[in-house]
Amino acid sequence: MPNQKTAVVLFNLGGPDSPDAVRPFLFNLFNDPAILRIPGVFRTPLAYLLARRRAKPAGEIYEILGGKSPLLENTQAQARAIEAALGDLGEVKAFIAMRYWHPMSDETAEQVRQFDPDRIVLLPLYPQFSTTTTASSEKMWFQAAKAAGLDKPTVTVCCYPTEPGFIKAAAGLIRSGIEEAGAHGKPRVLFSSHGLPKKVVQAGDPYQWQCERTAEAIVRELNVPDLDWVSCYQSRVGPLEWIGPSTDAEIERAGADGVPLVVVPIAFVSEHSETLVEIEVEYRELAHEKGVPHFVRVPTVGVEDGFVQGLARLVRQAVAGEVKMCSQAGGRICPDGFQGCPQRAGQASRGQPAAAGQTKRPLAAE
Ligand SMILES: C=CC1=C(C)c2cc3[nH]c(cc4nc(cc5[nH]c(cc1n2)c(C)c5CCC(=O)O)C(CCC(=O)O)=C4C)c(C)c3C=C
Ligand SMILES: [Fe+2]
Ligand SMILES: [Fe+2]
Repeated sequence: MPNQKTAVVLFNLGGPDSPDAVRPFLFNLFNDPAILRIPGVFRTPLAYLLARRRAKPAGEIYEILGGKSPLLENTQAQARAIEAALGDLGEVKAFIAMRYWHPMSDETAEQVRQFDPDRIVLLPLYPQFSTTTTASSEKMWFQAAKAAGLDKPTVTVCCYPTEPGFIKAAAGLIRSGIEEAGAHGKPRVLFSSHGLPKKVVQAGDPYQWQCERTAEAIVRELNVPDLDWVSCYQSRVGPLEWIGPSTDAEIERAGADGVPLVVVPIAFVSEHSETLVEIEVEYRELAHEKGVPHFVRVPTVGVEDGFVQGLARLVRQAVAGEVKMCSQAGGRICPDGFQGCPQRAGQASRGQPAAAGQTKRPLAAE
């Protein structure tokens, strides 16, 4: 099929591109029914109020980054790397559809229509599936594609929490962090993912379960005897109870235990406010305050060759129909029929997420 034209659409969250964009970006985020799960008549005014309240602290975060999020530039670099890795597929163009800031699905669907591909692969830059991220982006994409009159065979990669290229790339980056921290004592590795409200997971979202599979797969790949590690969750916002343990509680515990820390973001695949400010600035400061002897932030996989080759493999499998469909109706594919996929979310995640403090479990055979 090398003479076919393939559009790969990368899903990501988006981030403000100027100080003035912070509030409307936050409004779009809080007005997403996948994020704020209340009827639209209440959600929209509440989203307005929440965006107004959050604009100041969020603006201060983006100020540290020069007034904007670097997420788009980093996602563009990934798009170019994926195109380069898929030269064997014929004409391939990678597009970006952000959920909460530009370029959003409607703009991207119009660009894809002009490209006139034979097929479209929707590829989330979220290794772990969540109703708040991948499903929300997918829903928005299909609405926008319909409005743009874009009607081409389309398949979505649902998730890839243990994709070998992703896992090897992450492990490679972590090894030097462990070595650096090891000069200051026996290090503890914190696999830190973006958190979710507990009720989202209780409703069947497989995200937490998949984050834990990612952490376990990296630990297995690292193969460090007696490695001290924990899976934990950052970025809590709002009054609801979120899944735990929280990354800040784990930093405090490391201070009390006097162990150096290696903090690894596993649900983000490029740098942005959550890694460059929350981990690098805020958690580093907290670690210092709490007496953690040394703090290492491991970078995200970004355009690491192993990760990009892994994404390219997922696209090849998707176009070749070589992967099991996890949802025939949605046309969504699940690499290797991954157990935590949304189709099986009810069985896979309910009852399975670890309670706080119990996230380090024996490695389960998959
Ligand atoms: C794995 C990825 C993400 C999940 C799951 C997720 C859920 C989620 N997020 C919020 C609220 C906010 N998130 C914000 C920033 C942000 N979130 C993600 C990823 C996930 N979010 C990323 C990559 C970013 C950074 C964007 C950038 O800087 O470019 C923000 C804005 C920043 C801030 O005010 O702290 C909010 C708010 C909720 C409520 C939620 C699940 C319900
Ligand atoms: Fe978020
Ligand atoms: Fe799946």
